[in-house]
Amino acid sequence: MTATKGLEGVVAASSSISSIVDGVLTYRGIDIDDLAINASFEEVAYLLWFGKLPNQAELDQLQKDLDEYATLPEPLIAQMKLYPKDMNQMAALRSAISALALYDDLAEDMSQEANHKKVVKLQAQLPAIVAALGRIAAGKEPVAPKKGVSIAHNFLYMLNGEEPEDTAVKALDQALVLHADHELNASTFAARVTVATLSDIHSGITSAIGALKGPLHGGANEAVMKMLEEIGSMDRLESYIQEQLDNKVKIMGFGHRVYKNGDPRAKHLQKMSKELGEMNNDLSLYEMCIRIEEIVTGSKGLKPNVDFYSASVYTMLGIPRNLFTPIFAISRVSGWSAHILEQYENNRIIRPRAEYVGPVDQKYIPIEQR
Ligand SMILES: CC(=O)SCCNC(=O)CCNC(=O)[C@H](O)C(C)(C)COP(=O)(O)OP(=O)(O)OC[C@H]1O[C@@H](n2cnc3c(N)ncnc32)[C@H](O)[C@@H]1OP(=O)(O)O
Ligand SMILES: O=C([O-])CC(=O)C(=O)O
Repeated sequence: MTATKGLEGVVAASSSISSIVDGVLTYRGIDIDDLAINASFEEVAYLLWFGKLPNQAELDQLQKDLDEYATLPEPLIAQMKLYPKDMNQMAALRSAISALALYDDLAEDMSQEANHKKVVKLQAQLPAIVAALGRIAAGKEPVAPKKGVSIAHNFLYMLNGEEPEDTAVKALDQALVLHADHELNASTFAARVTVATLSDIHSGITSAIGALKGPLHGGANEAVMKMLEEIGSMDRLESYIQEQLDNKVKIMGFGHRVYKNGDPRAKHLQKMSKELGEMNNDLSLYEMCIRIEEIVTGSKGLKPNVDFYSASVYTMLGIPRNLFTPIFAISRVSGWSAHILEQYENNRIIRPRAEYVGPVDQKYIPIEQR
């Protein structure tokens, strides 16, 4: 038995949700380029969960359900207010989603009907939790969700306590579409491993949030922004990046386990970054990103991934840096839950083997002889 480090190239599940074969990302067979331009995030979530685009009546019903479920349980809000003010927001989100199960009557109901309902509930509740965490950390009261608006609209409304600009809603909606699912990435795998023990959906999503938090995965978008802030201006950029490369420090937002010729989502986020910069009359962040890409791709051949340009996009939307990865989770919860439902439908516990490389033939040594 020989281990494959990082399970590279190992096919660990069959799935009909999304594909990245040959560098082309599709959700249920539809190209991400098509969806990014034409679909709303709600349509994409429905597509991921139920395997087809919703008709108008189905989309209207989904909107009604999201409206109904977005209000958070009061004890959860009270609990979130007790979290330390300078907490890591992904740690806070992980705790809040775990706690949410305590207030859900269906949490332990494993029927298909209950599971479908919980999926939609979590999709409605997660943006409300992230917005509330953002406001609480800023010393403000959470804002109750609005009815009849998209998830992107509602999130910006709940975060800022005022009606968002249409352009901001459109940009966030597209970002949510782009992040919704990605085959067997680390957080999705974590979700599937958890629920394959026949544990509940909240446990699966909590595991996934823990995996997404790391800087080699979703946490990279926050790390990209931290890097841009450290660089500060164009005149320091070249020496900063070169020093990192010379010291073999990874440049956040670059590289990918599967895409070697570029991430198909990055171009959409790059375009969005430019358009928002033009609208704000400030292209400085966009231009810094372009220059970093030139240097990193030029010297290492590494291409930007989904996390690179999203950092500047969220900053230009006025979102604080520590909410970038939680926003990734607002989108990816759609994919995680689609994978959880798929896992339940054809379940077998996920239990691989390890190659043992430790000592052998050891004897127990009594404590006084150690
Ligand atoms: C949503 C997402 O999860 S997208 C990914 C977000 N993560 C990041 O942006 C973090 C930065 N990138 C990385 O750490 C990696 O490219 C990953 C985690 C995405 C993929 O990791 P792996 O497939 O395991 O590649 P691995 O880390 O082994 O890298 C292979 C080689 O490329 C180098 N490399 C990979 N990414 C980078 C990078 N961002 N900057 C500099 N060098 C890099 C490695 O140092 C390694 O070099 P070596 O062979 O000389 O040792
Ligand atoms: O697929 C991966 O390994 C990481 C990724 O891009 C994602 O989760 O969107």
